[in-house]
This record gives sequence, structure tokens and C-alpha cells, in this order.
Amino acid sequence: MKIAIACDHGGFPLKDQMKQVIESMGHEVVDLGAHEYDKHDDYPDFARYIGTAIQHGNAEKGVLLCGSGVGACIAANKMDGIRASVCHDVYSAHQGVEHDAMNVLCLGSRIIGPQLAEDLVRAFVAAEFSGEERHERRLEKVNALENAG
Ligand SMILES: O=C(CO)[C@H](O)[C@H](O)[C@H](O)COP(=O)(O)O
Repeated sequence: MKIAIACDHGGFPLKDQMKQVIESMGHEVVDLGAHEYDKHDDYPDFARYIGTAIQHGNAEKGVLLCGSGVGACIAANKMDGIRASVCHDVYSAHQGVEHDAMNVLCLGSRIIGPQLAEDLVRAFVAAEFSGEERHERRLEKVNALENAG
């Protein structure tokens, strides 16, 4: 599977480690930056890169890091077809995919440590949408909200 990763300066400290975690699981990482620390960069730019990669089929899922995960999540969810969430616990990181078809995991590098971040990324990457009827039905209702403007 192709997994996109991106971060702003707030998320930069965890990005390379999370990239290695994804690669160690046998997946291809699409690295959309930041490639160096720049305290003046802006998280919506990186949310756009991840969202565009998923929309164009260049990645199936994305891991997006900022300081808290919140700004990046808000920005990513503005994009059609993007279902992003901040997760701080492993259950949500896989249940969000299994029930809600979450396709972008947002992490706050200033909030969680490297071991928890790794556990979250592993759970998110390994999880698959269950496809159960009730979850499909709810997903259709979520999509209808997206189209409601
Ligand atoms: O955490 C974030 C948004 O929720 C991002 O990392 C922002 O860039 C954060 O606000 C950065 O703050 P800074 O004072 O500009 O480093």
C-alpha cells in the first residue's frame, strides 16, 4: 500500500521515525515534506498535499503531523473524500478505519511521545474498513453531509 506522510514544523520531530515505521510494515511511503525544519511553514499546505495525494490515488492513506494534530485535521477534513482524525489511543486509530473509513491519521508531535505515535501508526496502517452494512450506511450519510455544502 502507498501511504503519504507530511508534517509542518510542529510535527517535524516525529516524521522520519513514523516514515520508518510504515516502511518496516512493508508499505511504500510517499514523503510530501516538510523536508527540513522551517518554523514559518503552515500546516494547511501539508494537509493539502496529503489530501491531494489521496484524491488523485497516489496514496491510499495518509499520516499528517503537526504540533497538536488539530489544525492539520481541521484543514484535511475540508477536502472532498478526506476523513481525518486526531488519535491519541490505539483503539481509535484502528476503529476509525474499521468503522469510519478514516483515511488520514493526524498526530500531535507536541502531545504524544514516539512510542505511542508508533503504536498509533501501526494500528492505523494495519486496519481495514469492515464494509459492514451499518458502517456503509453511515459513511453514505457522512458523504451526503460533505455534498450538502
Ligand atoms: O499544532 C498545530 C496546529 O494545530 C501546528 O503545528 C501549528 O503550526 C502550531 O500552531 C504551530 O505553532 P507555532 O507557534 O507557529 O510553532
